[in-house]
Amino acid sequence: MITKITIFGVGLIGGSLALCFKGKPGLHVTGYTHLPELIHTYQERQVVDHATLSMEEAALDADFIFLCVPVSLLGTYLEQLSRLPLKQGCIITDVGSTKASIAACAEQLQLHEGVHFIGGHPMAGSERSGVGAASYLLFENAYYVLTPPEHVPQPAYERLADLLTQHTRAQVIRVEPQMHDEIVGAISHLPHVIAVALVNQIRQYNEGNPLYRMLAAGGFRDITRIASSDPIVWRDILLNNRHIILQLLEDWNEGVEQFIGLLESEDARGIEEQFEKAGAFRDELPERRKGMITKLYDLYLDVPDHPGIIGKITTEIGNRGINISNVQIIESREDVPGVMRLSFRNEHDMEQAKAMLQQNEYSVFV
Ligand SMILES: NC(=O)C1=CN([C@@H]2O[C@H](COP(=O)(O)OP(=O)(O)OC[C@H]3O[C@@H](n4cnc5c(N)ncnc54)[C@H](O)[C@@H]3O)[C@@H](O)[C@H]2O)C=CC1
Ligand SMILES: O=C(O)C(=O)Cc1ccc(O)cc1
Repeated sequence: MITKITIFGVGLIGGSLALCFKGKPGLHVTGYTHLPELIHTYQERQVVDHATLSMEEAALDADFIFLCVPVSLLGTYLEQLSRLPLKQGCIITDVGSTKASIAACAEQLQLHEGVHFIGGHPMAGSERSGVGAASYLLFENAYYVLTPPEHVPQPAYERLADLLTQHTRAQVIRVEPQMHDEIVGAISHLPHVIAVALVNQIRQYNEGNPLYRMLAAGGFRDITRIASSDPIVWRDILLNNRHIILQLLEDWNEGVEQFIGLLESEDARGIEEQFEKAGAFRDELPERRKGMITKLYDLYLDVPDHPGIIGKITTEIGNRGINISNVQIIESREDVPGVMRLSFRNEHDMEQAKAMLQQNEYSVFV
C-alpha cells in the first residue's frame, strides 16, 4: 500500500516537508504549483516524485494534502479542495503561521464525508524562502503544532501526528487555534515587527552616514536576522493576526516607555534589573536545535582568520573521539569569521575539547 502525499506550494516549508517524505518506503510525494516554470525546478531538485499543474490530479488520490502557500491563500485552496472529489479518509492540513482563521474557514466549509481538516504549524523555518532553501532537517526537534477541531476523530489525528513524528522528527503538540495565535503572535510575529522596525530605523540613519552600516556589529545582526524574511509571507501573517499583534505592540510601547523613564531618571539600578530579569529568562529558554533535544554544553572560541581553520578545529576534536553536536559561527564582523560556538551533549566532552583547544593555544571561553 502506497501512502500518497500532495504538497500545494513547494517552497521553504512545503519543500522541506517533501524532502522529509520523499524516498521513504511506501510514500509517494506529488507537488502542485500554479507556475509552469516551477515544474522543472521541482524535478531538477528532485524534491517530489511527481510535479503537476493540475489541482484535480494532485488532489484526486491523495491520503494527505499539505497546504504550504502564504496564509492569505489558504482559505481559497481549502475551498477549492472542498469542491473536488477526494479520497475517503483524506486528511487536509496546512502549515500556516496563524491558525484561528483557517480553523474558522474549515468549520464553515462542507468537506466530504470522511475527509478531515487538521490545522498545522511547524515551529521551525528561516528568513530564507523558496524551494532552494528547503531542507529535510528543518523540523528536526522543533515543535510541530496541530490544531484539530474537536469533531475530528482521534484515529485521523493520530494518522497525521504519526506521519509527522516519524518523518520530520519534530515533536507534535496539540494546541487550541486562538491560544496558538496569541502565543505565536508574541514569540514570533512581534519579534519580526520589531526587527524590521529596528533595521529600518538604522537604514534611515545610514542614508545620512554610511558608518552606521559599517559599524553594525554582532548584536545588531543577531537580533535582526529575521528582518530578511519573505515580504509576502510576512505581510500575510501580520495582517491575518493583526488584532493580537496590535495588542502586543501596545504592551511593547509600555516597555519602551518604561525604559525611557529609567533613562530620564538615570535609574542605574532599574536598568541593571531589566538586564538581569531578561538574561535570567532568556538563559532558561529551551535549546531545540537540530540534532538535539536535551541541554547542550557550549564552548566559545575566537576563530583566527586562517583559511580552513574551522575544518581544522573540528577535525582535531573529532580525532580525539569527542562528538560535537553543533557548530555555529557567530559573526561579529563582516570580513572575519569571528566567534565559533561548539556544542557538546555532555559536560565531559565539553571539558575534554576545552582542554585540548587550550593546549593548542586557542582562546576558549565557556
Ligand atoms: N518561513 C517560515 O519560516 C515559515 C513559514 N510558515 C508558513 O508556511 C507557508 C509557506 O511559507 P514559506 O514556505 O516560508 O514560503 P515560500 O515563499 O518559500 O513558499 C510559498 C509557496 O507558495 C507558492 N505560492 C505563492 N503564491 C502562490 C499562489 N498565488 N498560488 C499558488 N501557490 C503560490 C510558491 O510557489 C511557493 O511554493 C506560509 O503560510 C507561512 O506562514 C510556517 C512555518 C515557518
Ligand atoms: O527564522 C526564524 O527564526 C523564524 O522565526 C522562523 C519561523 C518563521 C515563521 C514561523 O511561523 C515559524 C518559524
